[in-house]
Amino acid sequence: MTKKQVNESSKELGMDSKDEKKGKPGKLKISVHAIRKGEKKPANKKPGKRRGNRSNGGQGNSSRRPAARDLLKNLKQKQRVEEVHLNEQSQAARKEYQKNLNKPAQEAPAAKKAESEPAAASASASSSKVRGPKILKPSPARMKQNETPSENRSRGNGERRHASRPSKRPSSGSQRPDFSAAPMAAPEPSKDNRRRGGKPGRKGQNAGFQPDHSHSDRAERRKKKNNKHQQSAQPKKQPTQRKERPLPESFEYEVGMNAQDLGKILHREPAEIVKKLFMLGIMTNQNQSLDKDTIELLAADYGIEAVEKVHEDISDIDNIFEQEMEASKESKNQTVRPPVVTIMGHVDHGKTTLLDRLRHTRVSEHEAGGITQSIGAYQVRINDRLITFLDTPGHAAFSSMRARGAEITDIVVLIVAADDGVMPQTIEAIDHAKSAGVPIIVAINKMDKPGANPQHVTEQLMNYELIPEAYGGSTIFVDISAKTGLGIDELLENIILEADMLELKADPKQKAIGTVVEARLSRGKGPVADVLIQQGTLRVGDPIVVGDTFGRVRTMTNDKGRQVKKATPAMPVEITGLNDVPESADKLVVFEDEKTARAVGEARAQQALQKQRENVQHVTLDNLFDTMKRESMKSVDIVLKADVQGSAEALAQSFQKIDVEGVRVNIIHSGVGAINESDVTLASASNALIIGFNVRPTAMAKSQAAQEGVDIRLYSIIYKAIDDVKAAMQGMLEPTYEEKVIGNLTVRETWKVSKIGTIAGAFVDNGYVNSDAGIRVIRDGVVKYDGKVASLRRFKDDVKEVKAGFDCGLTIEKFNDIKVGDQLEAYEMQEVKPS
Ligand SMILES: Nc1nc2c(ncn2[C@@H]2O[C@H](COP(=O)(O)OP(=O)(O)OP(=O)(O)O)[C@@H](O)[C@H]2O)c(=O)[nH]1
Repeated sequence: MTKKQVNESSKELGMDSKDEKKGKPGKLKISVHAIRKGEKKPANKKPGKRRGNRSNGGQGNSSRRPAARDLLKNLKQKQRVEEVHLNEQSQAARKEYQKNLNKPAQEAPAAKKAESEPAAASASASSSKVRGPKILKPSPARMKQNETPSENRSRGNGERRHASRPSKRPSSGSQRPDFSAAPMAAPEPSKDNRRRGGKPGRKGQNAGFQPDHSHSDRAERRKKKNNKHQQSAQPKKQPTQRKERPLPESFEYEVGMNAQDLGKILHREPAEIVKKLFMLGIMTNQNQSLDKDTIELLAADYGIEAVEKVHEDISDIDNIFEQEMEASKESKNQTVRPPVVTIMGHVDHGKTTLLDRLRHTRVSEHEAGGITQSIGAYQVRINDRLITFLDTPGHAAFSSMRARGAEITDIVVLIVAADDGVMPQTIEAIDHAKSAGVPIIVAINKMDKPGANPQHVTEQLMNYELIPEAYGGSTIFVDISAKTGLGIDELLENIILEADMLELKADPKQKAIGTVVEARLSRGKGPVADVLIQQGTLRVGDPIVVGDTFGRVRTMTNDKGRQVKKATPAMPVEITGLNDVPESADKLVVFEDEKTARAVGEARAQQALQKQRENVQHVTLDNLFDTMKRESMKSVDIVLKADVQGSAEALAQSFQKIDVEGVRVNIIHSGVGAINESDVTLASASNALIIGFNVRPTAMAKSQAAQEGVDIRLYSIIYKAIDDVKAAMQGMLEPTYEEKVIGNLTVRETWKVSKIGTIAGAFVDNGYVNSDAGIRVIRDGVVKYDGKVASLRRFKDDVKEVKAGFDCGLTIEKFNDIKVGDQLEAYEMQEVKPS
């Protein structure tokens, strides 16, 4: 504060400058405070400069303020007039707009900004953004944020700044260009103002009220601010608009989300969510995790749909397989692929002969030097088209693949011997193909035979809705001889025809997927899988997961025994490089990298093991009878281990003599020595019991058996083992009990009580005694009595149990001849497995 200011202020407060000069600090203090209070910090750190701008010929504050107020008042009156005018205009425009919704609101007395904005601002947007100062709800938070000291002042002066006052908006050359870009509340879009809103005083205060600024100066600064605002107005409006965003029609949630998370998704304040839940009877806070029901209840209350987020499980390769299958349907890279054919029919009707003929004639002839090898499937070429035949004939293979979710067959060739006609398995084959929805081509075989009667076969098949085209149906019938080769080409051509009708296509460019046709463990190659590629192209080196196994394609061999680098759709290949042998019908999926493939494969193997443990309830002697009944067992499988060969043989013979209602014992393995892990694995895989005679399981075998639920029974008496198994098969196996001494007591006192008998006051020396225990009275080393505890007390209370180191009072059922010094032995009968 300058000396001059102090003087001025002192005058204002009636102080003499002399006082100041005299250096009366108390008075000076008061006056400074008063000045500050009165001026609202008129003095800055560089008051000279400021004052130079503000003051008018060195006038004091007291004389400046009324002039500033007048100026402000005038300005505000002007504003109000403008506001009223503009309000009318905007009302008119709104009406106009309502009339013609399709026209952009050009007629509106638009502010420059509105005009410059693309009329694209959609109808609603234009009404809300351009002339919509009213759309923003005046929430306390926003009001606070928007408040500037100047607003405070105006309110303090009894003026109400109305949110909808349009006067602030227009920029039509008004003296208040700064408000034009911020229709609702001038300070809102300005970064500076927002900051000031939070910190009154300092800059904010000065900026909010600077009565002595020259008009042009202020206009200049606000113009600048306005320009600045115009550049950044839109993005900065975003936070305030959040509350106005409508609820989504549906939303995805995860269980465990809290009100804050949901608030973000639903464009609502977390507090509102908490309140809503409260109204629904759920007490929660913003951070508390919500369960599925609560979230769905909330969604229902809002009238919107809640969809739980599905987490994709990459170990679910069946799902990946399906996704790839679906993806191929949409793919533009689809190309025609060879059909996959299964040959089905009754026994001896010629399936194998046909497959052999196709393989040898078609493969060996056309693929020079090709050595056909059995890889579960092979391809045959006809007229430059390929057909893939699955090498496993019969509906059992077809259906077992299907049962395991592998539907790889496109066409079934139903083979019927012309000299035999429709037989039971022919009908079964028809049913299997039909239930799979696979088209059938009928091949009437053995046409070379003298007794061949294709007409009869056709008539029979017509009873099963297989009507040849000649009779108005759509089933292809071909007369063949698998033996002579008659009609084979015609059959192949018809398969191609059928395939064309089916429009079989695949995308060779997508990620490869396939199905295992057969798998085995090869001595030289390790695990080997014959795979039929269904989509994409499998390449050597690809990281793969096959069923519960994983690896990297090390080698690929085609049906001609040649090493290939890649396999395209419908091509069967033998692959090596897996860590284990998969099962037929297992799916093959290619992964991005070996690490992921390994992780997925291991996870799947773990899951499979777990599932196996959960599902497979191994047969035990205890559940044998029930299992036999439930599963209609024809035999009880036993793994037998004994100390010597002789015992093993004797036991085996005795076991094999057991016959309970036609069910017999089947010794699947017998041997000498301890029960080892291999015995447990065998028993586990075959759902067998293990009987050990004078032998024990190894520690590893014991824990494996416990893990896999394999029942190991140990005996040292042959007939006991035989009896147990027999009894178990008859459902009569009684649980065996063993006595276990639980405590020893010494009688220290006795009381004779009429109606009760003799009460023994005894001390528990070790263990414990309980009210259900058996009790033995031992006198001079001789058991005098063996009975049960009748009552057990401590002091006057009946108790369940008394432990070592305590006295108790007990009576013995039907025995009163208890004497001081008697030893009491408490025991229990515990169920034990025979050992
Ligand atoms: N004459 C003649 N005999 C045939 C023809 N096709 C197969 N056979 C004979 O019929 C018998 C059975 O043939 P397979 O090919 O083994 O029949 P399948 O249907 O595979 O029989 P299963 O494997 O037992 O289901 C064999 O002796 C064949 O030689 C044929 O077209 N003509």
